[in-house]
Amino acid sequence: MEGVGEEEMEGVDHLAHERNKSEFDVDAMKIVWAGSPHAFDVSDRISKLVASDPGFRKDNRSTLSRKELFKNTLRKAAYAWKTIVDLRLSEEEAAKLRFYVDEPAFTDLHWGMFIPAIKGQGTEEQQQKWLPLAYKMQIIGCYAQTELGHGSNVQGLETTATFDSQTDEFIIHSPTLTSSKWWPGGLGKVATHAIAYARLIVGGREHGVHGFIVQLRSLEDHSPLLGITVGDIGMKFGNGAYNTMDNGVLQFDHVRIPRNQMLMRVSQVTCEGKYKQSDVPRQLVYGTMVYVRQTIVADASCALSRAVCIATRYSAVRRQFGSQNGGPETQVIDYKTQQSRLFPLLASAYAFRFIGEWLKWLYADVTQRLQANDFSTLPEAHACTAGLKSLTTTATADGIEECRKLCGGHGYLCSSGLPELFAVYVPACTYEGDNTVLLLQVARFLMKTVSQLGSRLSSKKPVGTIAYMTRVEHLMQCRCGVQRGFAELSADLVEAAVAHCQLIVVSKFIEKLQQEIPGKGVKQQLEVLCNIYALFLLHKHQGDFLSTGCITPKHAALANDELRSLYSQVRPNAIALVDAFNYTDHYLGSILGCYDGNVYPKLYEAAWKDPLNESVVPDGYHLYIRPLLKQEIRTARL
Ligand SMILES: CCCCCCCCCC/C=C\CCCCCC(=O)SCCNC(=O)CCNC(=O)[C@H](O)C(C)(C)COP(=O)(O)OP(=O)(O)OC[C@H]1O[C@@H](n2cnc3c(N)ncnc32)[C@H](O)[C@@H]1OP(=O)(O)O
Ligand SMILES: Cc1cc2nc3c(=O)[nH]c(=O)nc-3n(C[C@H](O)[C@H](O)[C@H](O)COP(=O)(O)OP(=O)(O)OC[C@H]3O[C@@H](n4cnc5c(N)ncnc54)[C@H](O)[C@@H]3O)c2cc1C
Repeated sequence: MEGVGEEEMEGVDHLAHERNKSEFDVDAMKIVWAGSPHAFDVSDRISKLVASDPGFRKDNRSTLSRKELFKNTLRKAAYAWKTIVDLRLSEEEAAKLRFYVDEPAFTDLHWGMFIPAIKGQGTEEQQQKWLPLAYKMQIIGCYAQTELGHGSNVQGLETTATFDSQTDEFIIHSPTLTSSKWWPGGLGKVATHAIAYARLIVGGREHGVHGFIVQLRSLEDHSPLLGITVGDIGMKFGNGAYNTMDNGVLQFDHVRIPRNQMLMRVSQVTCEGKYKQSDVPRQLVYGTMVYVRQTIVADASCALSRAVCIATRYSAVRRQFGSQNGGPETQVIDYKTQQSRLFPLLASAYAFRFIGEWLKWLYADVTQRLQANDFSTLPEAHACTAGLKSLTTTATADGIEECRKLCGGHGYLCSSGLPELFAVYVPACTYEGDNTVLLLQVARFLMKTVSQLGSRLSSKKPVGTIAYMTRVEHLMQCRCGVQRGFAELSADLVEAAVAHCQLIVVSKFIEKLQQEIPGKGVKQQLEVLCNIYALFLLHKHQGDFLSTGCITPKHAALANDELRSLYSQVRPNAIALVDAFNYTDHYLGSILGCYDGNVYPKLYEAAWKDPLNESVVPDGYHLYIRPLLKQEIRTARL
């Protein structure tokens, strides 16, 4: 091309020199990241299918109005469903396709909460009736728990479900403004049914919050049914972002549903109006939240790895200062400050991947035990899912923002993909349980555990985590030893809860490395990342560790020296470590993170596509600017 230097030519891999530095088998690492050869095959195939189909285009989202954006999301969801049906995709492939479409939509809650709630809290009969309809998307569901006045405090929900033994029905009602359902995704404009959580009243007696299947809209013309007032709650954070989702408001005005639409696996109401509590913990009503929290941990590794991939590739492309005798300037990835900010996030992405794998196993294990009426691990499963959801989403949201800053000014462009990623991701710190509220649950679990086991919380941890374990015990002893109430000490106890969750992440990373991990240099790279994750946290929280006495100031200094050495070991492998995520340019949605590193021509080209550049003289010039310039000040017509 005329006047285009080698460094700007399309089709050239501008990161080839970085990829050639790799000291490990990237293809083998791709398998480790995916979880198995099969998982990699599905993920690779489906991500390329989505990337190659113009029907899944997403680069124009930031220029659409809310209504255009939402209608486009409906189109994509319908197109995705048609693709799934036409190609006869499996449930696993279909889930991957929805993931790579990468757009918050009603389908997330239909598949991610409505169906799991029926599977987890419905009787066999109820599952047989409702699941086939839901799997075929002949009904579209949402999870309507949160209300205008209550979200964290589930037992404070006000919606009522009053049993009418005359008609064998429940009357679902919103008695107050604050009892309006508020926030449920998919509720505002699309869902035909909801799992609605309400206070069960039988024979004038209250029995706490239970789940009910309620039809909201006609399956003929989609109009709200009698007694149902439903709509969208309005624009949310960011422009495109989560505004593809119709988070809704819903009021019930004495809506009648058949008795068999109360989810009755945990508790039952007989036609005679007798309330029966199965001999299972009432907390099983919360089971769907446990399930979603463990999926959110896996989501965190995806979101953080996307941001780290963008920031790492761009840090290798970007050069700033340091030119010697007219030679090339320094790659910013070579600056120690850039490495000390970026590489702990790279290590965290891998750490969260592996803790997500473990949590998926833990959830499957507790689910299997529940089926055998073994509730012994339910408290730990709740504490782990709550705590790890809190830890990983906070770290990921902060990490995405740090990746934006690592990309300098260009990180603030929508075309970097980072502002949208942050805006879509950051509610994860709130939904499925406010992160502080969830840490308080962990703190409560730790208090109970300490009081039952004495000081030692658990001896089942790998040797390398002694310092981490001692830190948790020390933090708990400092708090439990003080004769003040839980509420008074809650801020300190939350810190102990975070420390406990960090201990779990570090120990599961170490356990992962004790497994057989094939591929040249792969295990060695993961060991480096594990050490970075553990030593970075030790450095960040060294006050805690020093106060336990199990490390000295000299140890802390040595740990910091070791971190610098580990960053130098990662440096030649950084691009290969993010290539191992195997993200397509379509999924990354980022010019800064594009695979070939040919950033500047793409940035320049993208700028001219902005609607503002459709004319060289902007609308409004003649009305507002020209008079200014010509000092013909007059009252501008609004
Ligand atoms: C690239 C981008 C990727 C990112 C993804 C983007 C895609 C976008 C789409 C995303 C799709 C889906 C995600 C969004 C969906 C979000 C959906 C929601 O938000 S649904 C609503 C969620 N709401 C909550 O989480 C509410 C939080 N509150 C609670 O869970 C409870 O109120 C409480 C636990 C805080 C308190 O419970 P309560 O019963 O009031 O009282 P106690 O604390 O005394 O607990 C009693 C007892 O029960 C135990 N317990 C509590 N919870 C559980 C549980 N879940 N499982 C098991 N046991 C539980 C607790 O430990 C106590 O035990 P004791 O032995 O008595 O101590
Ligand atoms: C994008 C998005 C999607 C959502 N989707 C759904 C959905 O599909 N279905 C659904 O049912 N809900 C949904 N929600 C609602 C979500 O689950 C709630 O917002 C969440 O559970 C937090 O509850 P809250 O809003 O009442 O926060 P609050 O509890 O009011 O939190 C406000 C502040 O009070 C603090 N706080 C509250 N209680 C305590 C305490 N005991 N001790 C110390 N501090 C406390 C919190 O830490 C926080 O700082 C969604 C929310 C968002 C943002």
